[in-house]
Amino acid sequence: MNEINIIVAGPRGRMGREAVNLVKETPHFRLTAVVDRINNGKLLSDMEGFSGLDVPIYTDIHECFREVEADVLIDLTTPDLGFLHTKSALENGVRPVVGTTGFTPEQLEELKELAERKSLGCIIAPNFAVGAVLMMKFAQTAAKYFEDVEIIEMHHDQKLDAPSGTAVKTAEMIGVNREPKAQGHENEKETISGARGAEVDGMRIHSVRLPGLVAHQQVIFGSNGQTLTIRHDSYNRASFMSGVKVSVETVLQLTTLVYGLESIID
Ligand SMILES: NC(=O)C1=CN([C@@H]2O[C@H](COP(=O)(O)OP(=O)(O)OC[C@H]3O[C@@H](n4cnc5c(N)ncnc54)[C@H](O)[C@@H]3O)[C@@H](O)[C@H]2O)C=CC1
Ligand SMILES: O=C(O)C1=N[C@H](C(=O)O)C[C@H](O)C1
Repeated sequence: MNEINIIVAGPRGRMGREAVNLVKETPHFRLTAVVDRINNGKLLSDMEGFSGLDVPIYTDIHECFREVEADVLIDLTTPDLGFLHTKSALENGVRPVVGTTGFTPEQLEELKELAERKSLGCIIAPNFAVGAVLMMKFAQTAAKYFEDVEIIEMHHDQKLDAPSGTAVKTAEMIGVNREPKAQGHENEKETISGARGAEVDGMRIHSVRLPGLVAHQQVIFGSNGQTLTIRHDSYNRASFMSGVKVSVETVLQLTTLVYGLESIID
């Protein structure tokens, strides 16, 4: 297999550290640089926990793309930055694999248009864990049989976006097989604002944030006399890495933007 040159943005984050490790441990992956918010001009190996990784750190992604050869950018940063990084990668002929969540539909559309204009692959995956992708697919199928559904996503308390990217994507996939429907009692009233969660086409999304959690979601369907619960748990960030690896390998074959891994792991 040909060597794939990779830049990782957000290398010191919870996911970024795992991604750097994945690149290091994969024989045909080569880390060529990292993009961080501090330590411009230093080497990654100068940072604690990255010994042997003598690649440059850039705080300016444009400069990084000008100076460093790369096939793929892996972005695991924050919603605002992730969008700018993805755009910049496409403009510089580098294929993005993006795990960062919290993009708006308009941002996704803009990136899709840009990827198509440049004929470049781009993968934006709200969740790289294979079990989570299956949970979303199963929920989409279940929605053919149940019209009432609520999503409860549970994450660590350092998460910036709510609802999670996975919950938003799950609602979107359920929406393929479910007509919009107001759920609950027609006279329902919240006595404390937010009690019924966020609303997408009448279905509800509840976001739990607690220390101790990693990434968890249950999708609960209900109908007369029965419920169906589909649940996925990530207990560590390594659970996402096989999806990152497949995405890096696949994005090189694509000429458009793919949002979600469900079509890739089919
Ligand atoms: N798609 C998936 O399977 C998963 C996606 N995520 C998403 O990945 C993103 C990162 O999550 P975590 O690693 O938990 O967050 P984190 O807060 O641990 O890491 C974010 C990193 O971004 C870095 N950053 C901030 N400003 C920067 C800048 N100017 N340039 C470069 N880097 C900068 C921070 O220094 C930090 O290292 C989030 O959007 C999260 O929702 C998280 C887990 C799985
Ligand atoms: O921030 C996280 O941790 C996670 N973010 C992604 C999301 O928003 O769905 C994926 C996973 O749930 C972990």
